[in-house]
This record gives sequence, C-alpha cells and structure tokens, in this order.
Amino acid sequence: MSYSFRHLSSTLIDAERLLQLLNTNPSVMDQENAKDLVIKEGKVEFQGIDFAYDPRKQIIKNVSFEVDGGKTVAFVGETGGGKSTMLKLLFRFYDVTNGTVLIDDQDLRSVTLTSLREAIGLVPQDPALFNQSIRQNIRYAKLDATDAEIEDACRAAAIHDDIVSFPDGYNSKVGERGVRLSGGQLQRIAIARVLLKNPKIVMLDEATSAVDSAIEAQIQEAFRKLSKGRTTFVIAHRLGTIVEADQILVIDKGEVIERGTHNELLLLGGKYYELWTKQTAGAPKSRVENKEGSTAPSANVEPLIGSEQG
Ligand SMILES: Nc1ncnc2c1ncn2[C@@H]1O[C@H](COP(=O)(O)OP(=O)(O)OP(=O)(O)O)[C@@H](O)[C@H]1O
Repeated sequence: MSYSFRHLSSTLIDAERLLQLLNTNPSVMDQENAKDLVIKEGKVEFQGIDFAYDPRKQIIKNVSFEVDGGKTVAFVGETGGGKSTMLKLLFRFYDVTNGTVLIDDQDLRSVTLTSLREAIGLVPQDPALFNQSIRQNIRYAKLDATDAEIEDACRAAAIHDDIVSFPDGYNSKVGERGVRLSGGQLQRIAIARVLLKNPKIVMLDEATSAVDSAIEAQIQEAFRKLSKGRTTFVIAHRLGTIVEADQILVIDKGEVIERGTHNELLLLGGKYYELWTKQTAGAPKSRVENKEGSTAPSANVEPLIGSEQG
C-alpha cells in the first residue's frame, strides 16, 4: 500500500514536472526577490501591453483592460488575432515587451511563477490525459485530494455518471488500452481538475469543434459552476455561450477593436455584430429588437456564463 502510494505520487509529480517543462520558456524566470502572489479578490489588469514572439512581428498592440474579481471577460475575434496569446501572458509563459500585467495590483514579473500558476486554472481546448486511471488523472490537480473530493469535483463537472458507467469506474485507464473519452468528456474532466485545484482565476479555451447540443449544455453547466465567484476568462468560438459575460473584448490583429457587453456590441453594429450575424445565419432563431428598432439575430444557445455569477 505504502509502496503503491509512493509510486503513484512520484508518477504524478513526474507528470506535473513534464507539464511544467512543456510550458516552460527559459527566458521567464523568478526574479531574485520574487514574492509569492497574494490573491485577494482576483482583479486582473492589462496596462498598455505590447508583445511579440519574434521582434520582427508585433502580435499584441497596446492592449489595456481591467477585470474585477469574480467577473467574466470573453475574448472573441478572427483566428490568429491574439486571444490565446493574451492568456499565455497572464500565465506568464512569456514576458510582455511593454506594459504591465497585474493581479490584485501585483506585477506578474515580481511574483514567483509557482504561486502565479497555482492561482490560475486552465480548461484547455484539447485537454491531455496521462496513460493512467481517471482518478489519477484528476488527482494530479491536487495530490493530497481524497477520493471523495475527486468524486465531488466530478459530480459538479457533470462527468461522474459517465465515469461510473465505465467497467472499472474511476480506476479505468485512459488511453490506447483503456477507455476512449470523447472531446466533451475530456473537457469536463479538465473542469473537474480545475474545480479540485480551486484557483481564484480560471480560463476556458472553448473547443472549436462543435459537440452535440446535450453535451454542450453539460459542459456549459459545469463551466458555469466553475466560473462562479472566480475571475473568468473565456476564449469563445460560439458567441451564444458568452452573451452574459460582464465584458467582451473583440480582438483583431492584436488590438482590442471593440469592448462591451453582448447587447452593447450588437447595438454598435461593428465587428461583433458581423461575427454574431455570421454565426447565427441559417440557424432557427428568434429576433431581438434593439433600441433603434432594427433587429439583431439571437442564437438558440444557452449562455455559458450564468447571470447569477460575479
Ligand atoms: N509560439 C509562437 N511563436 C510564434 N508565433 C506565434 C506563437 N503562437 C502564436 N503565434 C502567432 O501569434 C498570432 C496570434 O496567435 P494566437 O494563437 O494568440 O491567436 P488566436 O486569436 O488565439 O487564434 P485562434 O482563434 O486560432 O486560436 C498568430 O499570428 C500566430 O501565428
């Protein structure tokens, strides 16, 4: 028993190290006098941010915004505009070229990377699982989690029933010789991991591939629970999921070209309106009337972000 626990722990720690290595940029290190990040309400600020992966091509141009603790901001825009890059800067996978990124008034460059990454949970588009049991795959978010904590997180992420339906339940191995998980199940497992980690700031990189609408609703419900009371960033591909976000930033060629709530942006009649119209064209829809008396299409999609949060 003690051998197997030790064995398990070291495997998990190796997995964690591997992930860190994959995400490590050698130019980003702790400053000599770095302090641990102190999280209060989870306020995030981007102040005049410029960034380039290669100095010959500027990717992010003078981006500023502020998100209060517990609120939700969504990034939308055409592919390649810089949405993922903004999240990488918040994780400090890279340092900004100009400007400052702050969490609760602390410059990210002045805090330790470990404390920064403990404060943030990511639900990636395509979560990676290790060739281990489902339970181990979730536990790596919190090595000392009890089985009950893991199962609670899975219930909240609406994946528990799927897991117990597998022949070996939580002990089912994933991967080539184990159970095959669908994209929707993987995302809910990733949500369970972040619930277990319990960070103050969460990020969701919404999958681009469309999933069945019942699964989509389950993912959205799980993510709504995750975002409650946490500062939330969403890279949204389906705009119907973010209609209740506190703030939507439209990113184009590295710049914020529009910002506001869903209704404000529809009324503006600019890029967001264009994207929304494109996405909802052809879908059965109702029409909502705007203040000018013209109409804007509305998607038949449940919002990802519940109005109760924040
Ligand atoms: N590691 C990297 N090295 C060099 N260039 C990169 C790197 N990652 C992204 N880019 C470039 O930065 C720009 C912004 O990419 P980013 O992935 O942030 O856009 P995005 O808006 O998230 O796109 P998508 O919706 O397709 O995910 C693109 O031109 C991309 O090619």
